[in-house]
Amino acid sequence: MAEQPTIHILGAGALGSLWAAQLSQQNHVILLVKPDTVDPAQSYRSFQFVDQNQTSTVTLPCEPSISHVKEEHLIETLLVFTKSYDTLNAVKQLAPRITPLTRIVLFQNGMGSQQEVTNLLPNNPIFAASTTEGANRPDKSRVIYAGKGETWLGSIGAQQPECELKSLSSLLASSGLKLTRTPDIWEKLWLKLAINCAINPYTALLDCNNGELIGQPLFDNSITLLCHELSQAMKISGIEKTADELQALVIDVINKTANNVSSMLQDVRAGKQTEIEYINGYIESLAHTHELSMPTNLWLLQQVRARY
Ligand SMILES: NC(=O)C1=CN([C@@H]2O[C@H](COP(=O)(O)OP(=O)(O)OC[C@H]3O[C@@H](n4cnc5c(N)ncnc54)[C@H](OP(=O)(O)O)[C@@H]3O)[C@@H](O)[C@H]2O)C=CC1
Ligand SMILES: CC(C)(CO)C(=O)C(=O)O
Repeated sequence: MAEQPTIHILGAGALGSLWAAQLSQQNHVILLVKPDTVDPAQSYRSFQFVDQNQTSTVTLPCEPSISHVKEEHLIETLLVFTKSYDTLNAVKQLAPRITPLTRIVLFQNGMGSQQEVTNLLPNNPIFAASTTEGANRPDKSRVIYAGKGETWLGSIGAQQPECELKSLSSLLASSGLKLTRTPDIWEKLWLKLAINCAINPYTALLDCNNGELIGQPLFDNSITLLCHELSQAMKISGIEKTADELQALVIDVINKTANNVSSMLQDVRAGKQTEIEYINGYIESLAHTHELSMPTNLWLLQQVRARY
């Protein structure tokens, strides 16, 4: 029988555990977890995986996510599910186990962490994924697969032959999760970024579900201005979307996710750090670099920074 491929998962939180549970049905999956959470006497980790139809117990081998050991224990495929602000450091800590052939897939929302990792490892095959899958982790022992979605995968690192992306996508598709290859993953990441810029900070400031934004004066009076700024930021990055197109997209996502508590509001409610610096913060840094003024985005960024 052919040997199963080994996949290392860095960041066994909500989304990482969902992919780990799904991929482990056909692959050898190893969780890389913070060293202070690894029990030397217990190199396995279990969690309850609650999917739409059933609850199962998933038990997977785990290793500390920091390494000083070269040569042995090299990583072939690394899927990264840390929050955007933790990603660069988490990948750096694994450096001794990463070779120029290690392929790395980044699942972070927002923008900036992808560039940080490609700058760190300019010669590696690096890929980004943009996903609408939904998972949450109410406590350390339970992962809820909250909403089925779709994932797009594309190359962002050193130029790769098409067969590399094909082979990686068939490996990830063995999870059973819906996966589509795209030659233009940056555009997908940018559209998701624009949506997150135009929904997440408002929900955090107004403490409401996505669907409750429409009709609130703060949102209604500033969303058009914000979409103009986002359209300008996208243009600088080579992506043409008019402000009207962006606003229509934002309203459509709000309507389709009306009952959602946005990831930023979930973080605020849980007292966790938000990803604001990689969402509206990324737009502000782009505006700063190009000496442009994007006052609506800046105001949202400053308000979220000041309050949380
Ligand atoms: N959840 C979802 O449905 C979706 C999430 N995303 C994106 O995916 C990313 C992950 O989100 P999510 O899973 O919700 O976040 P979580 O906070 O649930 O998971 C992140 C995990 O990374 C771990 N971590 C941080 N640093 C390290 C490290 N150095 N070594 C090992 N583990 C580390 C954290 O550990 P600890 O808990 O100990 O801090 C945590 O378990 C985010 O960028 C998010 O925006 C995108 C779409 C959907
Ligand atoms: C699309 C949206 C806004 C859905 O809640 C999201 O991605 C998030 O909450 O981060």
